[in-house]
Amino acid sequence: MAEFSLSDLEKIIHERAQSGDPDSWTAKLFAKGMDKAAQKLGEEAVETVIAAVTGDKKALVSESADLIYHWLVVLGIAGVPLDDVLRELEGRTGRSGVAEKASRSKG
Ligand SMILES: N=c1c2ncn([C@@H]3O[C@H](COP(=O)(O)OP(=O)(O)OP(=O)(O)O)[C@@H](O)[C@H]3O)c2ncn1[C@@H]1O[C@H](COP(=O)(O)O)[C@@H](O)[C@H]1O
Repeated sequence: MAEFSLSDLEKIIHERAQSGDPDSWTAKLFAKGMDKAAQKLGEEAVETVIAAVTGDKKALVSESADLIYHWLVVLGIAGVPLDDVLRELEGRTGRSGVAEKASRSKG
């Protein structure tokens, strides 16, 4: 299991957004605003779909990483914390008792 989490990436994105570094893609996207960031998210989603349907696993991993990064940028620009999405997902697992079963199996 990777040590790196979506929460780690969210923190990096927030730091880089405020850095003012002209070489930072994150800072550039935040400066351009939601329309550009959402457009990039859409492009990465399409590229992920293409990788999936063509059976290109290497591209699927790479495009998924691009997709998740741009999704977190869009959440950041919108002012929506990642935790809000995780709570939404957690609430959905609660409907079927899956979350309880998963936490019991962890020990
Ligand atoms: N995970 C990512 C990440 N994934 C993708 N990208 C960038 O997303 C951009 C989009 O790629 P494209 O090829 O679609 O875009 P492009 O053709 O360069 O741009 P356009 O001409 O379409 O506008 C590229 O410049 C990638 O480098 C990312 N940029 C940053 N991160 C993370 O954010 C951190 C901070 O990055 P900076 O803000 O650049 O310092 C990095 O250390 C990483 O952890």
